[in-house]
Amino acid sequence: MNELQVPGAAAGWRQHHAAQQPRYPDPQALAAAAADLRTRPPLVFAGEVDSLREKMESASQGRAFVLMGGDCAESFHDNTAINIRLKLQTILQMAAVLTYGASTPVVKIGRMAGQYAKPRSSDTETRGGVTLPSYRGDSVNDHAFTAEARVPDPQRMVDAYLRAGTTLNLIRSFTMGGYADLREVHSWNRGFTANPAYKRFESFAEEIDRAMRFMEAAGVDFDALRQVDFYAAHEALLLEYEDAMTREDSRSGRLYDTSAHFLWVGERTRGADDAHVALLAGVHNPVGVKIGPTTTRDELLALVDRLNPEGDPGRLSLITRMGADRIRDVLPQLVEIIRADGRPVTWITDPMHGNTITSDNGYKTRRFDTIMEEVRGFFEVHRSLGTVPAGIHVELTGDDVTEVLGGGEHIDEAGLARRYETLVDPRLNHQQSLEMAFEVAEMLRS
Ligand SMILES: O=C[C@H](O)[C@H](O)COP(=O)(O)O
Ligand SMILES: C=C(OP(=O)(O)O)C(=O)O
Ligand SMILES: [Mn+2]
Repeated sequence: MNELQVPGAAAGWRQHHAAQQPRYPDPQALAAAAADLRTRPPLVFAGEVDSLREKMESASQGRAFVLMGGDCAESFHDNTAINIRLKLQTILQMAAVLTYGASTPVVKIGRMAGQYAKPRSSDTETRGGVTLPSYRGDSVNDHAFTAEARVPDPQRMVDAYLRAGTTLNLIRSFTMGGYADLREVHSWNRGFTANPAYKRFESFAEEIDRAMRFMEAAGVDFDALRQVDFYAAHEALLLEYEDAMTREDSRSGRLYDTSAHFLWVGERTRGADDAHVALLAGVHNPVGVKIGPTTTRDELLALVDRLNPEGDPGRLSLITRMGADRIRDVLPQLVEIIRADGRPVTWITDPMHGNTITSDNGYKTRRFDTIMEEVRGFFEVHRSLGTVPAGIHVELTGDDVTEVLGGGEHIDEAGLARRYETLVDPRLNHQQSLEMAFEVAEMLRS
């Protein structure tokens, strides 16, 4: 890996329309930042990427379940040990519960270590009569509402790379060094269910307890379970960044986007003839596409043609974000189209992005119950069609923020003001994330 660096490796994308890209004032500064990135070591190794691809294949067949979660937008400011640890802890706790519910391994993937670029609905933001360019993620510009902060700075791509590297390093240290010990993770979950607000999950947690005691009695080597695989994913939005991180694997000669194990294309940039799809078509990573309720048959099949023409299992995930009120109407047709086509996909639900609302007091938020309703619809549709609901993709944080309404803590509109910290979309907090995991585990079991 990395001996042979290919400038503009999957460069075919440059001939295609590129949506949602920053307009850098200084093209030379952009070229310099991209050139700098090309000399930097890859963040992930192709062998790890291949192993994730195999796991995505297992998930597509019901032999594993995917849990993908993390911030809507990671920030440089929150690139701290405590923040990374709490997010990892939350995902590990969710994974333990889901593993029990699914009776299969859970593929753990963080929207972490690179989720720094954001597509926006509007190019500008207006506050108090002042209009400025929108915030597009810390790898592009600064969130502060000043003209200077909002100018895209290509050097931020290098900063994002360095922070992604330190995040991955800490994740690897934790997950290889014993922090993911199943006994420990289970004891954290016991702490969660001890809270009267989550009493309804107590008997489920007791079942897991019994299973743990059985494993112990049967002589399972828990020490051998102290290390877990944890993968990194982000939206492949910033084309210059992803291009600069694309390298040829010296073993196979294949191209990999080495900025993360898994990359996805968002709902706003998923045009089959557009640059983002062209970029991901050129790399061997497992990839995803977000699809919303307006997705047509032709769009869907064109995406499969571009991203998985040979129908390789594990290569392509379709991440559906339909909205709780539409999923039962819209998803069945799309599943049928894919089934008739025959090329396999891994179906994942994103129950967040189709369910965003503005509260009366002006916060961009989501309701916990609506989010869960979309997950329920996702399971119902796949179960009724005999296809596999292979995973969930959620926006979450390990912190005690108040961004999503409802859940066991009954966060209400006034409560949103208490700790609303997200830079873009509202995230489940630690407790809401666990609550979701227990509910999804029950769906998986039934
Ligand atoms: O995370 C997804 C999108 O970037 C986000 O929902 C866009 O938000 P906006 O509609 O506020 O631009
Ligand atoms: C931009 C996102 O989602 P979507 O493309 O589905 O709107 C996201 O996952 O943050
Ligand atoms: Mn988001």
